This record gives sequence, C-alpha cells and structure tokens, in this order.
Amino acid sequence: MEMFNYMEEYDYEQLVLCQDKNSGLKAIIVIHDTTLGPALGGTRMWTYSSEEDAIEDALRLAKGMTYKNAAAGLNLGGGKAVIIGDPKKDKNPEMFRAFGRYIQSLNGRYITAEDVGTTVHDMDLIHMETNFVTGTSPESGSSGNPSPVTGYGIYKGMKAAAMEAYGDPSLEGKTVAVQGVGNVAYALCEHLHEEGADLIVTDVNKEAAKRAVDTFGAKLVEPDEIYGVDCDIYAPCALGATINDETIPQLKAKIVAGSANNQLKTMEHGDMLHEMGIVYAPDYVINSGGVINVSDELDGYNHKRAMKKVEMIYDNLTQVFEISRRDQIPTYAAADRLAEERIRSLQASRSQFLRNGHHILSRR
Ligand SMILES: NC(=O)c1ccc[n+]([C@@H]2O[C@H](COP(=O)([O-])OP(=O)(O)OC[C@H]3O[C@@H](n4cnc5c(N)ncnc54)[C@H](O)[C@@H]3O)[C@@H](O)[C@H]2O)c1
Ligand SMILES: CC(C)C[C@H](N)C(=O)O
Repeated sequence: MEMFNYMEEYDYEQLVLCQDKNSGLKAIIVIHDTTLGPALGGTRMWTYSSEEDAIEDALRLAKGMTYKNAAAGLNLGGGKAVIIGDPKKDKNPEMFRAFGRYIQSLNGRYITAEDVGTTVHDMDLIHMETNFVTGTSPESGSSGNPSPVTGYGIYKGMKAAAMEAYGDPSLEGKTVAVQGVGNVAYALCEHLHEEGADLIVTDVNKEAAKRAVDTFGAKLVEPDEIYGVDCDIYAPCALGATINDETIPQLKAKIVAGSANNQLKTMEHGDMLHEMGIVYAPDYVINSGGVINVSDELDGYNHKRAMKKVEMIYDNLTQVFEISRRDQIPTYAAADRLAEERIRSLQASRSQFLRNGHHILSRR
C-alpha cells in the first residue's frame, strides 16, 4: 500500500507506530479526523497475519469511528489503535503501560477505550500512564465495561427499525436470530427476552451458546444455519462482512440490526438489502452505545445522563431512515450523509480565523 497516497485519498491525519522491546509491544495508532474533537476509539488486540493487515485494520476502524462519533452527535473525532498479539497469551502489564505512554505523547489528540481483545483491567494499566483513556474501573468513578450499554443501544435501535418496518416499535412476539452471543449480544438478549421476543441463537463458543439457551430459552442452531432461519430480525453480533453474496439470498428477516462493526461486505450488499425491502440499521449508528457511554467520562461520568444519550440511538436511526426515504438512497448511504454533513458544517464554521492563546500571532 502506498501509505501517503492512501492517507490522502481517505483524509487520514496521522499514523503512529509504537514499539517497546522490553514488553513486546507492537502497536499502531491511527487518527483519522479531528474536526469534531479529539479522536476517541478503542484499542483492539488481535493476532494479525501480517503487519500490513494490522495497519489496514487500524486505518479502516479509525475511519469508522469518525463516522460513528459524528452520527452519534458527539463532539469527538475518529481514531483507533491495534496491538499486535494474542490477547489470551501475549499480554503483560508493562505492555499496556508502554502503550499508555505512547498515548500520552499524543497529548490528547487520541483517547482510547476497550475493543475486541482488551478489557477494563487493560484500560486501568494504561491509566497508570495517561488520563487519555476511558472505560477504566467503575470503582474510580469511570464507566467500566462498555458492552452492556452497547447491547442496550442495539435494543433501542432495533425498536426504531421495527417502527420503520412494521409501524410499531414493539418487539413482543418478534423472532430475533442472534449470531454470536458474547458480551454485547448477551445484554441485548436480556432486553429482548424481557420484552417477550423469541430468540434463536448461534455461537462457535458452545458455552456462550448454552448460557443463552439456559437463561432465555433460546433455540440453538449451528453457526452456518443462522442466516436462513425463519425470523423477523437478523442480529449480526459476532464478525464483520456477514452480509454478503452467500448470505443475502438466505435471509428471511425483514430487518438486519446488530452490533458487529462493518457488517456489509461491500456497499453493494447494502444496495441489495435496500432493493429487497429489508430495513438495514447501519452498524456504526446502532452500535454507538459503547462509545457514547465512555465519552460521558470526559465530562465526569454520570450513568443516568449517559443512558439518556444512548436512548437517542432510536432518534438517530429514525433520522437515517427518514433521509433514506427522502433521498431514495440505501440506509448505509443515508448514515454516511448524516455523518459527513455534521463534519462539513463544523469545518465550514472553523474556516473563520479565531485568535487563541497558542497562535503565533498572539505573541504580538
Ligand atoms: N463491546 C462493545 O461495546 C462493542 C461496541 C461496538 C461494536 N462492537 C462489535 O460487536 C461485536 C461483538 O462484540 P462483543 O464485545 O460482544 O464481542 P465478544 O467476543 O464478547 O462476542 C462475540 C461472540 O461471537 C462469537 N463468534 C465468533 N465467530 C462466530 C461465528 N462465525 N459464528 C457465531 N458466533 C461467532 C464468539 O464466540 C463470541 O461469543 C464485535 O464485532 C465488536 O466489534 C462491540
Ligand atoms: C470506544 C469503544 C467503546 C468503541 C467500541 N469498541 C466501538 O467499536 O464502538
């Protein structure tokens, strides 16, 4: 990849490679866009097959955070970090402390949190070196693990999608097929079960699947059967790119709404859902509950206030569906339009010169 060409084409601001021999840290921090504010996005720890794959993932995820934060109405830009390694085997405290020092060196341009492979404990270690971290232990007044709040946001967003598809936000009696019942989806299932929805679940982790069957009376299917089950809503809550040429023809659902990032394999798959009349809740709009929750820490965490903001996911999605109908475009394109318009309008107002304490002219 021609790095500067790529960064120029997609408007990336900064790419930082971090290395610490002592702890084995190999990390990448990407800041995509800070028009709306400092870049907030989680740190992923993953075994990548090559350094190029890791950089590509960090770039893609950072841009996603710009759109997620903008569409959620947060005054935050987009960034993300990845640490190369196996989260089950390669972690040590020194690694996260070294990583924290690198975050500190960016002086607030990037703020981190949890993502796949990192935990509240890891954030606490980072916090020993920098304040530019969220999702640390609730004992210190922070918001803790974002997953249950993300799950609640998906539930609220699903209701907005039901309103769009059926003219009624109730999920009582609806059948929801959930792919992957991990941290987020377990919380989602709790809310769905409480409202009286019927659940069909699958997971490659047998224990996770069993927990959902035992707790919610969910019906269990094999991982490759989930796409074609008879249901009203398909909730992809495991991996990205599960909406593709192979799975779309199998779908019986009227709604696709789940937590996974980058659900559409390509934009054309979003077009296909649109043409088939399936209501797709764009991933970065419906799964913004976690980032909304951790971002509340920047004003001194208040759980009640944070949950009120998470409830707005219903309104944000309703707005996306309205833009989609008004402009006759698929919902993924409507979400992009919403996010880009917000960034553009702030960019325009920033074009006026405002003198501040740090500007060179202030010395005169
Ligand atoms: N945690 C958050 O706050 C948050 C926020 C936004 C987006 N997301 C996204 O939501 C998704 C779920 O996040 P999580 O924190 O619950 O992760 P998790 O690892 O706790 O759960 C994912 C589950 O999916 C299962 N799985 C993996 N591959 C599968 C397959 N092929 N078929 C069926 N099941 C499979 C795993 O065994 C696991 O139980 C991820 O894509 C994540 O990026 C999470
Ligand atoms: C900031 C984090 C809570 C972000 C979360 N991992 C996401 O993808 O939205």
